[in-house]
Amino acid sequence: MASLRSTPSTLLARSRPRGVKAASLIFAPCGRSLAHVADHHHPSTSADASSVRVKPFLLEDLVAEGTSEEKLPQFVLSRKAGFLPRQTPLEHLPKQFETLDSLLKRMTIRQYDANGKQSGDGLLAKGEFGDAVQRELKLGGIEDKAVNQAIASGNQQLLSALFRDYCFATSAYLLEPTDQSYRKTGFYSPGRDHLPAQLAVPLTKLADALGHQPFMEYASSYALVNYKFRDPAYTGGEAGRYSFDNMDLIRSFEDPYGSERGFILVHIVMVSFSGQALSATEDALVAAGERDLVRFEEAMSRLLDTYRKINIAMETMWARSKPSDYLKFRSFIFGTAPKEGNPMFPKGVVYEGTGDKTARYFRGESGANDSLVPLLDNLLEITAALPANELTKTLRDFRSYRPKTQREYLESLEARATAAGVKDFALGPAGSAKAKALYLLMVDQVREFRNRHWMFAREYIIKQTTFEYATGGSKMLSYLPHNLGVVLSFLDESYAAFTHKDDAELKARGEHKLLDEVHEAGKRAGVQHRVLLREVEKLKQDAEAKEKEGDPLYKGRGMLGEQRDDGRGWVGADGVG
Ligand code: HEM
Repeated sequence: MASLRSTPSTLLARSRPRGVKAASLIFAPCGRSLAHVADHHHPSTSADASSVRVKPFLLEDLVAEGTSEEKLPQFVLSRKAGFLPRQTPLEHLPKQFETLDSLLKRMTIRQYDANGKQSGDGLLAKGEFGDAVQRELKLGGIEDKAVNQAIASGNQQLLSALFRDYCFATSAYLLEPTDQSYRKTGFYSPGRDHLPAQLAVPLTKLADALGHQPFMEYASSYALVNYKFRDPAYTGGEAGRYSFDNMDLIRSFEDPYGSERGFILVHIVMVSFSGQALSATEDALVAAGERDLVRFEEAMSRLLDTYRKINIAMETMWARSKPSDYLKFRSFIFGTAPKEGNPMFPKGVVYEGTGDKTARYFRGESGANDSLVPLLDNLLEITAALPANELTKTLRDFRSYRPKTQREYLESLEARATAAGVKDFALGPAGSAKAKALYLLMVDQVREFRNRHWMFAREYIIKQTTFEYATGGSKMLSYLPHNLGVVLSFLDESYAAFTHKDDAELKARGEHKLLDEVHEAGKRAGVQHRVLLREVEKLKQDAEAKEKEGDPLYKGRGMLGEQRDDGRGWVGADGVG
């Protein structure tokens, strides 16, 4: 059916005129959605003047329009692969890159032999990676020509693999001293503030070719292009070939078979459901725009099933990646931002050989650059409820550290959900009790995600370190509970729209389970919000008390450049030294 097709081809480009209902803007005067109009190649002038036709987002639509898949970026969105790359990440680089490949293999702290037995210490364990890069990689070497050739060829799979690998080498190079001092003393020291040309030049070229920042990112380097399948044809389990036990890492800093593997691969398992999530999102959006309750309910049910699988996969993190191991690989995923106040890179980093002599600052790798939660924030119009403050500015800034395709999609989704009035449709008089229930349960999925995530932050980070910046550069003690708090209030308010009449309607439709779930979710929101506020207040009081007592561990970045009483000049404090 045409109206159920994904419909990213229309997007509000200008702000809504005063007094015009949002929903009317995605409808053509004839009452059909603009997407529908676009499907039939009506000239866009027949549509509402406030709307414009923009390029489609999903691979399936692009191919249907005649675009060659080969030239599309790896991160083109699709109903099949969602936010994962369209091709399996390339494991083996061409022969010209054998020096780079060898360095990356030898750098990993725990080395394994061909039989999977631990075989010794890697370059990063001994603090020898930086020297090895200087010795073995040269600007003007065989790799440079090969990078230029790869860019000229436009081979997206190869370019993505090269970008991943130069990012790994860059972060290992810059953060090796930080990690070394952490291992020896429990305190971080500043990283290297110059990136040598043999890394800086190819990395910058590749970043420009792919539209990325020239620094390690969540999607384009550390996580979403860093897996390989044991059996590419495996179909078992909910996640098929993306099942945890069917995957391995391509690159790692610390341990390819330990907690680092668990940390990365749990993200992949979760994101492997994003094709289903995108598909249901697009369908729900069209249905809301067309005020089609039956289709809206159907799409929202699918979305709910999908996010339940995602949250179940997230829960496996505890067993797959131990909280006590997290800091063993975390040093390498920090960023060089923020410009003011990051004690690891007080002077930023100069990328030698690129012609730019100014210091550069980039956020580090963080799940905050994942798109699963922003997808729901935008579809459910939670984003519109975020207060305008520094923390939400951070949240928006995180969105710029993802592939361009995901950035553009999320922006368009936010605009289209507002235009379609998804929240009003689900909760207002035009909706049904079931639509309301499903909408509430979707908000509850966002709550579940952010609540579990807050528990991760407590156990993997707050209990292990006092260093105040997270890898993405946010001050997580404020940032994470703030966002969870917004969702809890949002859920609380949405629950207030659920009336006795809705109870009766759901009962009449035989939806007893759904009804129970709605009430559980609604009641839990209020309780959890009160608990969170108390908990955050206590954490802040503890931190303030420690600062007053002059506990050096709580000073964190305040120790920058200072010599400690024991003669150590370290900048961070991770409680093990
Ligand atoms: C051990 C597990 C994890 C830890 C310790 C952790 C830690 C963090 C931290 C500290 C932040 C704050 C932002 C920053 O980096 O500056 C963050 C943000 C975020 N992380 Fe994670 N993370 C974990 C797992 C995950 C997983 C599995 C996902 C799923 C894809 C994820 C998605 C996110 C998102 C979406 C945000 C932004 C938060 C928001 O919008 O409220 N994280 N994470």
